[in-house]
Amino acid sequence: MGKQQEVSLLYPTEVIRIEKLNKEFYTRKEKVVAIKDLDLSVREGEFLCILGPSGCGKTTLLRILAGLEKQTKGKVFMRSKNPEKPLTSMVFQGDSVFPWMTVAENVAYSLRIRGFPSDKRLNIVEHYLKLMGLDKFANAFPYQLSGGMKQRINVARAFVSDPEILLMDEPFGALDEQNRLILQQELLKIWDGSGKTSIFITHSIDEALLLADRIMVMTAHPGKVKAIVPVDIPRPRDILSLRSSPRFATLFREIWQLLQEEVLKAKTTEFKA
Ligand SMILES: Nc1ncnc2c1ncn2[C@@H]1O[C@H](COP(=O)(O)OP(=O)(O)OP(=O)(O)O)[C@@H](O)[C@H]1O
Repeated sequence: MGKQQEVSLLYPTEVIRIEKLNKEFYTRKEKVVAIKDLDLSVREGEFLCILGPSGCGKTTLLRILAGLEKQTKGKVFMRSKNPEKPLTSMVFQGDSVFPWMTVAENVAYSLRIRGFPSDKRLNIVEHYLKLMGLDKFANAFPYQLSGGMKQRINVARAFVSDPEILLMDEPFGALDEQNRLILQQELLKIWDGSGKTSIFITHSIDEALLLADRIMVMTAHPGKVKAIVPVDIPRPRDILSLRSSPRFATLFREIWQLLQEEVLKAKTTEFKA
């Protein structure tokens, strides 16, 4: 069956379907089963957060979706509605800005390589610089900025490239708590307006509950889906009202129970190894 026909098997509201995904790595010493028989369906426009113990395959899953890694077995269907747009764009955990470019040049990069005319480029870049609070730093170089500001550049860059699916691998993981809270709020603001399908890896239950429509909890290594928890807390959300909501407390407890079992399992495996 041709790939096109297979993609047409997706439900109209589905943009990603993963069936029995397996990923194995071979090192000189051993075979590492990173992902085992993972099934997942992602709806158009939804914000899915992935939580799971360290080493359970979260990054590997995102890299497969981004086309940076190939699965060993299983199927990944992704629907592209607009061939003129990139299908995915990934925000990495660490600092991935170009140090030799100014903030504005970094943000404009994907538009430049896609041949956008400079006046159009300028308008788009200005819009996102403003949304991410970077407009006063447009001509600064990354070395002049804090870690939080650099992560703002990464987020702005991903939105500017206007992918159909946004993949974010712990983008705020290295930030201090205050900067993290501010950036989560900024991300929500920019995402709310875009309605982009987004997949976001985090280690923070708070962060997942603030951002997600659904949270996928993964099992300890090898990674599978342990549970998918819908976050039925109305939007727009902000951290203050969220934390005082009784639903937040119930969901936090439910997710922590799921996660705790897997974190403890992961520790036992580490100990045996
Ligand atoms: N290129 C590789 N070669 C060999 N093993 C790998 C490779 N990439 C990942 N792995 C292994 O695959 C498993 C899953 O790794 P992955 O980075 O996807 O986990 P993760 O859930 O993202 O971890 P963390 O939360 O610590 O970032 C781990 O056991 C890891 O050591």
